[in-house]
Amino acid sequence: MRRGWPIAIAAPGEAPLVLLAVETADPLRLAAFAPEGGPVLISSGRAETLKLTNQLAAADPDFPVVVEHAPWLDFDAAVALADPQLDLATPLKGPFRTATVTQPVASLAALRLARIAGLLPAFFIDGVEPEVTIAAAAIDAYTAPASLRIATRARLPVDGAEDAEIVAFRAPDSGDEHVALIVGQPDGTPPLVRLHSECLTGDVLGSLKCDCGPQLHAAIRAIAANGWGILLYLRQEGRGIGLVNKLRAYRLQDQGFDTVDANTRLGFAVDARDFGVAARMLDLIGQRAVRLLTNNPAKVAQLEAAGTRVVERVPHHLPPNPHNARYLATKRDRTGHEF
Ligand SMILES: Nc1nc2c(ncn2[C@@H]2O[C@H](COP(=O)(O)OP(=O)(O)OP(=O)(O)O)[C@@H](O)[C@H]2O)c(=O)[nH]1
Ligand SMILES: [Zn+2]
Repeated sequence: MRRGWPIAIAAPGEAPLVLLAVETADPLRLAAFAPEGGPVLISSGRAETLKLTNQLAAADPDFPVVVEHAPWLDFDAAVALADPQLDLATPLKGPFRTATVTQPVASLAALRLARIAGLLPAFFIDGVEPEVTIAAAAIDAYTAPASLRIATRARLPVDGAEDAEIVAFRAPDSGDEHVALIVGQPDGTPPLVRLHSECLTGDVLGSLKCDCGPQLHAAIRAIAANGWGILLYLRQEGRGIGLVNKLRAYRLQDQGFDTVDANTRLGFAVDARDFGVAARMLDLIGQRAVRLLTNNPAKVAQLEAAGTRVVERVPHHLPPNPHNARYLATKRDRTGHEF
């Protein structure tokens, strides 16, 4: 999909869903895929912005929506349909009409695959049968693979914790290379654990738009002060939508939308992370019970659901700055964070 090649997704009881990602297509690829053009699959979040949800039978916010082919739905119109960043600049054509989603399982898997690939969730569908077919079940199994293994481990003294070891994880069916930093030595007590989701802008560039950088460094210091514990650095950039899509969300935030609405308008869940992978990593390190540094009850619930006992939630709140005050207030008011 990232190379602009068509793929098919197969689900039991459904005809294979043939797809070409709008973001990596171009007029020539579209002409080869569907010479007459074709329908476009988008997320219901995007459909809502386009005022298409009143045409839908089910008002399920995560449900995929098929926009029927129309004479004006050419490549450029499909790009405008897919990308909310263009909404201000491109007065949308239309009216668009929705069509029945005939392959619901594969369509849902397609939207997940776009998220995993870091692409906008929008596809031309019903083109010529491609060479590559993927099972919908394989897409669902991607984020917390049972096949995750420890790949290697080494000593890694870090600022704030000189006695530390880094453990790297890999799975044959996932490209994400998660790591754990084990600080200090196990002493028989449940480790103080922080699940940190990758944030290039905050962790590396010192962005003031979020609280990730200060949370990362404070977590290492808190774990060192506790005597021992584990920082899991999870490769879930942008709450699971990838760096480019997060920066698209930032661009929408520049237009006034908050962190929740920006994700939804792009066609993603507000939080697309799966913390099952964290439970699997802790299991591989030999820890089944933890004290968790977080303000996010969803992290506690997902770890527990995946089999890690959370014996205590330890708040992990840092002072706001003028740039992230609204972001933190949105976390408190709209995503259930406890401050
Ligand atoms: N999509 C999106 N992701 C963001 C935005 N701001 C920060 N992030 C991502 O959010 C994640 C940070 O979440 P965490 O600090 O791990 O977790 P949390 O859900 O805030 O919960 P805590 O444990 O209480 O900190 C990182 O992956 C960031 O890249 C945003 O505006 N949009
Ligand atoms: Zn951040």
